[in-house]
Amino acid sequence: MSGKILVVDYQSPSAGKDLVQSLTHTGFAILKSVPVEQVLIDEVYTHWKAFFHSNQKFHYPFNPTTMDGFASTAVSEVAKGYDKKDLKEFFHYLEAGRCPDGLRGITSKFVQQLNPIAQQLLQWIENGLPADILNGLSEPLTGMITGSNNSKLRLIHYPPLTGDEPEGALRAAAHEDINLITLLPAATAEGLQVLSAECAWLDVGSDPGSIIINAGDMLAECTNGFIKSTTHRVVNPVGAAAREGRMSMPFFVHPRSEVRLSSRHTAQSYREERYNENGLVTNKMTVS
Ligand SMILES: O=C(O)CCC(=O)C(=O)O
Ligand SMILES: [Fe+2]
Repeated sequence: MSGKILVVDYQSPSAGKDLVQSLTHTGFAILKSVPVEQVLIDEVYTHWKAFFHSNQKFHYPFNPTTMDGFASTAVSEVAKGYDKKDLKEFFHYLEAGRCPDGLRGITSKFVQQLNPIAQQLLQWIENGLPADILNGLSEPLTGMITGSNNSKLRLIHYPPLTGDEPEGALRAAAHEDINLITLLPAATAEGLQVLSAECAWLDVGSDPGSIIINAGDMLAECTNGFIKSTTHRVVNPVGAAAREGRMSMPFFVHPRSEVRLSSRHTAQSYREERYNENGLVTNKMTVS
């Protein structure tokens, strides 16, 4: 256990059952022994860190239609219900989207290692659904992402704090993810917290090699709330740690656009509603 969040061994015969138990209790799980090369993770971090420290990033302004590219700290997200922008800059990598030439090879290789893991996790989740919820799905969860070109790897850089941050602004304000599930390889520093059922913020560790899994709103929507999406945030470091940047790279697993999630929503209508709320589409995308 890490706090109250279960550590699930991906190679264990009970991994599927353990994952569903953890997701239904906390909305989060920490996976270990996942078949992703640690050297590749390290390499992706190193190369993208250099990108965020170069002016090259300004050549890829965020495109609110395709949702790819670089969003600076000036245009970053405002979490639902907040009025302060998150203290972060990020790049959305989609397999069919823009990417600096020198980064495409390793980033695509990484995404290709994450995709089959996402398939396996969705299969395990599906195996753990009660019959009435399973029968209510418009198609199997694994099928929902087959052929999808909507999944995104979000490379995030949280710059060191300067002390001039607006009062109350956080690295990432409390939010739920929009997509089906998120695979979050260990970040380069602490700071991630999840809101427990008892409304307490629990630290989620960032042991290298582990991948944090959380359920998103689309999974809650299509399982009629059987699996809940979980509120999480990234808090600001204090003391010496405040002078260090932090990097993370959540992989947001999205269905094909036409997939029906519920009687109310397709994946596309759901996404449009939520993106309009978080300011990514409505912000004027001027990059400072
Ligand atoms: O940086 C992190 O650890 C989490 C980021 C996150 O939750 C998000 O971008 O949705
Ligand atoms: Fe998130």
